Amino acid sequence: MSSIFRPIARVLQAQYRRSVSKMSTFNTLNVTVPKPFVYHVELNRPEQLNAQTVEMWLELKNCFNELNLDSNCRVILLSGSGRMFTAGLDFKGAMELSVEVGEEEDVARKAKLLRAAIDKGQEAFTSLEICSKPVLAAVHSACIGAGVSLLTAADVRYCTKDAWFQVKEVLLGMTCDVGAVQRLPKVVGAEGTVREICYTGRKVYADEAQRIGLVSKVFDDKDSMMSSVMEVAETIAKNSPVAVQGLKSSLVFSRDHSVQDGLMHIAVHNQGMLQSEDFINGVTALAMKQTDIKFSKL
Ligand SMILES: CCC/C=C/C=C/C(=O)SCCNC(=O)CCNC(=O)[C@H](O)C(C)(C)COP(=O)(O)OP(=O)(O)OC[C@H]1O[C@@H](n2cnc3c(N)ncnc32)[C@H](O)[C@@H]1OP(=O)(O)O
Repeated sequence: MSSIFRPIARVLQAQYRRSVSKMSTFNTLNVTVPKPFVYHVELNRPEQLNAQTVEMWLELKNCFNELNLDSNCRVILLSGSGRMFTAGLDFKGAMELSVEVGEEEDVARKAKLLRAAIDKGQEAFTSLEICSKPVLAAVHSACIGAGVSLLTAADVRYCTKDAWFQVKEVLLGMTCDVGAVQRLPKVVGAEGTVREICYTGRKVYADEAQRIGLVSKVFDDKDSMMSSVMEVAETIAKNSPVAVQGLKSSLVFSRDHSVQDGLMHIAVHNQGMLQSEDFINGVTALAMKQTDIKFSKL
């Protein structure tokens, strides 16, 4: 870079750092901004193989709610630190909850405690879907139990060739209750395959995960996965945030409604959003054969 521009670049970088430094910090998550408009959320309990505690669920919910409102964020990468994506529900936390439940005499009080924990898990994973920014999940090694529920709430999934997935709850004597049963059939489509995976609790390895559509692409290792997923994220981040967030809202709504309802939803959305400067600038750039449009924050 020419020396004339260096001071300007420094000021811009400082402004950029200041504008992204408002994000909360978390005990169980590591949140960074590797590229402009690209946020990286890492599950960060590596010693426990990113096993999920109630604290992690609360932090996931708070994190994705914050990112939803953060105009510096246009796309989110989700991965796990250490040697595994996630080992699912934290068994120490689960045992503590059983003790707490055991201390209550009455069935209604016991149920209330259990319901609160289930709700926290469900809300944590649903926050990825409520978040208007696309979430790209990158799985290495294992994704077990509650991990699959988390994963199916992401927009796009990738994995390494050594990855495996397991809806393991049935092997623990419980019905999976935090999202995989509801979302996996919508992600994979093949209902019989999903039921077999859930009823048996068997492992699904990377090649099958790709074949059934659980992941979009399989990579040789974590490094190559992260750099490719980062490229996808950067491409999304360059697009109009009005258009991308409208797409997510329409895709999620249309998945759960009839075609006619989905069409009505996007018509109402776009009667407003086609008045946005993003559309005007996009069409003008197209007419003038300009390719590099910079869209304002949203
Ligand atoms: C209201 C609740 C709704 C939600 C329900 C959700 C249910 C589920 O998620 S079901 C799935 C539960 N998870 C499991 O069954 C996985 C248990 N872990 C394993 O099978 C193995 O650890 C694994 C195959 C993942 C890895 O094996 P490896 O030999 O490579 O490592 P380990 O020596 O076993 O583990 C290393 C340290 O990590 C700790 N750890 C592993 N899993 C968990 C976990 N789920 N919760 C808490 N901690 C976990 C393990 O204890 C080791 O720690 P340390 O002994 O201190 O070194």
